This record gives sequence, C-alpha cells and structure tokens, in this order.
Amino acid sequence: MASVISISGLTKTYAGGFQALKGVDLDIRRGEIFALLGPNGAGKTTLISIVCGIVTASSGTVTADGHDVVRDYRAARTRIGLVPQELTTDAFESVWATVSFSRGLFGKPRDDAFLEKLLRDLSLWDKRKSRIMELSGGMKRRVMIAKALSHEPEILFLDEPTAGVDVELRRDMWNLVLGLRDRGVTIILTTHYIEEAEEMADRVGVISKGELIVVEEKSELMKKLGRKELTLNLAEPLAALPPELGEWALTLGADGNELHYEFDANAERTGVPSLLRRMSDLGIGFKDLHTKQSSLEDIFVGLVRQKKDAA
Ligand SMILES: Nc1ncnc2c1ncn2[C@@H]1O[C@H](COP(=O)(O)OP(=O)(O)OP(=O)(O)O)[C@@H](O)[C@H]1O
Repeated sequence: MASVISISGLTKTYAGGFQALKGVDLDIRRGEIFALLGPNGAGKTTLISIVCGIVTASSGTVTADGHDVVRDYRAARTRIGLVPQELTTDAFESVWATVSFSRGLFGKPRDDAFLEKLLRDLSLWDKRKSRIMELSGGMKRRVMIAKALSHEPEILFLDEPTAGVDVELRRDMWNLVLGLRDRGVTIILTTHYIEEAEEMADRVGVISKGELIVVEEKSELMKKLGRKELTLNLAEPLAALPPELGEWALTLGADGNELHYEFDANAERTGVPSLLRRMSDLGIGFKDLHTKQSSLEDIFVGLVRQKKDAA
C-alpha cells in the first residue's frame, strides 16, 4: 500500500538541549488507522507537531501526500487536519463562525451543506450559534474536531482524543473515526488508552524516549508478543514451589493458594499439559483454572522494560 506520510531520520532537540526525537523513520499507509502509543514525554506530540508544521525538526524529512512539510508547507498542511490536545480557538466566536472560518483558512470554497452535516455528525448543530466559551468541555472538544475536519483533509491527527472525555463523546468520536476511515481518510492517533489502540487501530507504533521501539500490525503484535497466563487455584496452599516443578517458570501467589504460569500461546509446546500431568503425579490438586491473554498494555509495558534493560 502506498504511504501517505513518510518520515525519515527525524530528530528534534529543543532549545534547552533536550532531545525529544532521536531519529524516527515511519511510513503511514493511506487509509489506515495508526495508533502511536507511548508514556508521557515519549515524543508523540513533538512528532505530530513536526508533521503538522507547528514545530521545526532539527534534522530529517517529512512528506505528506508527497509534499515536504517544510518546503511545500501549504500543500502539505491542506491535506492534514489536526485535533490538538489543548483547546486552541477563539472563545468569543460562535461554533459556526469558527468552523467556517477554519475552512476558509485552507482556501476551500464555502460549502454550508458540508459544514451542516459535519456539525450534525458531531451533535453540534443545535449549538452552532453558541459562543465557544458557553460550551461544556466535551462540546469544545467536538468543536476542535469539527474545526480539524472543516477543510476535508485526507489525513487526520488526533492527539489524545479521548483523554478526559465522557463515554458518550468517546463513542461518538470512534464512530466518526470509523466513518472517516471508510471514506478513505488516514487517521493517526496518540493515546495512553491501550484498549483504544487495541480496538481501533490497524497498526500500532510504540514510542519511548524519542525512539520508535516497534511498528507492527496490531494483530501481528498481539500474536507475536501476546503471552498467556495460566492461573491454577490450588486445593491446598503450598508453602513453597516444589523443586519437581522447576522446569516451568512458575510463581506462587495469593498466600500459596495460586500457581501462575506464563507461556507463549503460539508456541508448539506451551508446557501446559505436561505441567498439569506432573502436578497430578505429585498429588497437587486444583479447584479451578483460568487463562488470561496479555493485552496490548502488557506488551507495551514489556517492550518499554526490555528497552530499559538493554540500555
Ligand atoms: N517546547 C519545548 N521545549 C523544551 N522541551 C520540550 C518542549 N516541548 C516538549 N518538550 C519535551 O520533549 C519531550 C517530549 O514531549 P512530547 O510532548 O512530545 O511528549 P508526548 O509523548 O506527547 O507526551 P504526553 O503523553 O505527556 O503528551 C518531553 O520531555 C517534553 O518535556
């Protein structure tokens, strides 16, 4: 698939000398939902801000739909909609004025029918005459989204779109995102909510301390790194792990009442049947058992830890 955004060798050192990006290479495919995950301060906003022309890179190049974001700023920027983390809009203006002005800024001809549909989709139509300052926080967020979409961009950046928003807005937002994707819009979102990436994204990139640690199809990432944990609720508590079970990486929990075994769910031999056989031979009974698939969150924590250990 052709890439719609191409990032190559991108670095950013802020004025104080802090290196926020340390050589990022990334291609975003046309029409995908790409989730950029990373802890606070990892460099997500810096990366987005460079692509959107708000922050200048120290080195490296970025193209959006083939246009260099520095040399060919206007052409590149017209293709991009940005929903920033912070509210950046005139509090005294009405919703309608804000959104139609934003469309005009990008040189798009007036299209009231399009803007009406946009505001209706975002449940903002009834508020079109309200001044931004009179709206609730959630409504202001919706205005930011409407503003970002007002010039019909092909690429939409959402910087932590659902941080602190209620369930209803979150659901509306995701429905909107899926609708946009169906129309061919490429969506890049940053999030702390791993469930969101898990639910929504086609691909996931994990960024930590200014470096992209991994970029994978979400399903591949889950498959490749997904581990399962087996928990056995023992019939009788164990004071210590019996040495006969030493070949399995077990841990004892809940005051000796639970045995935990972490295994690779995709391995040919998981070690689970042999473990249960050995336990039965040793007369260690269990009342119940369950397995848990690791979530993207576990994977993410694991990746960041690996990176730290390697450093
Ligand atoms: N204007 C600036 N001057 C100096 N340092 C900055 C500036 N902007 C960001 N930084 C630093 O760069 C690092 C990356 O910040 P960035 O906002 O890109 O992270 P982030 O991944 O978006 O974090 P968060 O999840 O908290 O939004 C942080 O350590 C931050 O303090």
